[in-house]
Amino acid sequence: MSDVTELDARPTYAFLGPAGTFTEAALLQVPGAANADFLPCSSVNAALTKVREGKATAAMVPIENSVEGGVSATLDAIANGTKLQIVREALVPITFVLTVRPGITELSQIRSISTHSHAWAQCRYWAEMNTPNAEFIPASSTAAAAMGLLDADVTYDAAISSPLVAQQNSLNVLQTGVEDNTGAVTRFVLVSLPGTVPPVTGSDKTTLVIPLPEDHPGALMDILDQFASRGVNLTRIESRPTGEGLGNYFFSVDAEGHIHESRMSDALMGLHRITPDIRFLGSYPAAEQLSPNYGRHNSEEAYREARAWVDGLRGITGGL
Ligand SMILES: O=C(O)C(=O)C[C@]1(C(=O)O)C=C[C@@H](O)C=C1
Repeated sequence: MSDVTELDARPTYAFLGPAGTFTEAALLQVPGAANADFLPCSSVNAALTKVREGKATAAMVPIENSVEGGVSATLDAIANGTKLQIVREALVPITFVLTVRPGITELSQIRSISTHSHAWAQCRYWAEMNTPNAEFIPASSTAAAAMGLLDADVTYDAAISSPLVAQQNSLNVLQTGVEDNTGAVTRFVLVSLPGTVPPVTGSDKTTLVIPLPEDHPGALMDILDQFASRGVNLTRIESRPTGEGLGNYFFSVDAEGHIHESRMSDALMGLHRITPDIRFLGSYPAAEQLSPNYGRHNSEEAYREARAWVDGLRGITGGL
């Protein structure tokens, strides 16, 4: 069930549905997706639950947007509960269109707009400038909002969605490119139950959940030093409340490198000594080519030589 790439002849992938979401676009990037069953779900959490219950091989979930930042629902759901593992990532360029129900022909007629809260956050200023009287109606996804316009009993005037869902369902597009920032990208991750870690490619990421230890002044500095002193670059770091009272936080971190590389495994050991409840969420190939610049002293060769040197000393002295 967990070895997404090898074991399942016909995998089942859970995702935020219905068809036409950006999450589905991310799933379509997975090799072999054409021979998989897609299981649409009403939320990120519902998709992850399908994996935890063994009803899906893996779930595709958004984790980070270049405008809005981390997707809290995903960060929290994978940090807690039954352990899960990220096996790959996918990047989807984001652009939005405004579709309208029959009878609406001008922006000034729009009194309500439905979409996913993350999409709304990316189009907020456009909406303020162009449809100042429009109320935001939250939807479970952009595609769900757009498809709602086909319903005879639709209660809102417009929806914000991907251009594809509008085109595939012949919806009335009143305005294209309604996003506040052009060139936005959302990063998605494919999550399964823990299994084999994908092999090292030299261009990998490792995702971690690092709880802040109590009664440890300078804990964040000590945590960051585990990465810095081994030349491990961080590509994302966010703090999230644990939900267990004010002042209790964990850090959600993406780092360049793979657990099978010595500088990363050494950093993980250092982190475990500081905060034993650390959660490893996987090492997987980066969607874009990374060229980690960690220095000769953090290379595999340097670690190998150093290990051999210490082993030699231990042999001579009878153990240090
Ligand atoms: O509603 C969708 O289409 C989704 O796939 C969800 C989602 C998100 O959660 O960020 C994905 C990408 C966009 O940034 C907006 C919405």
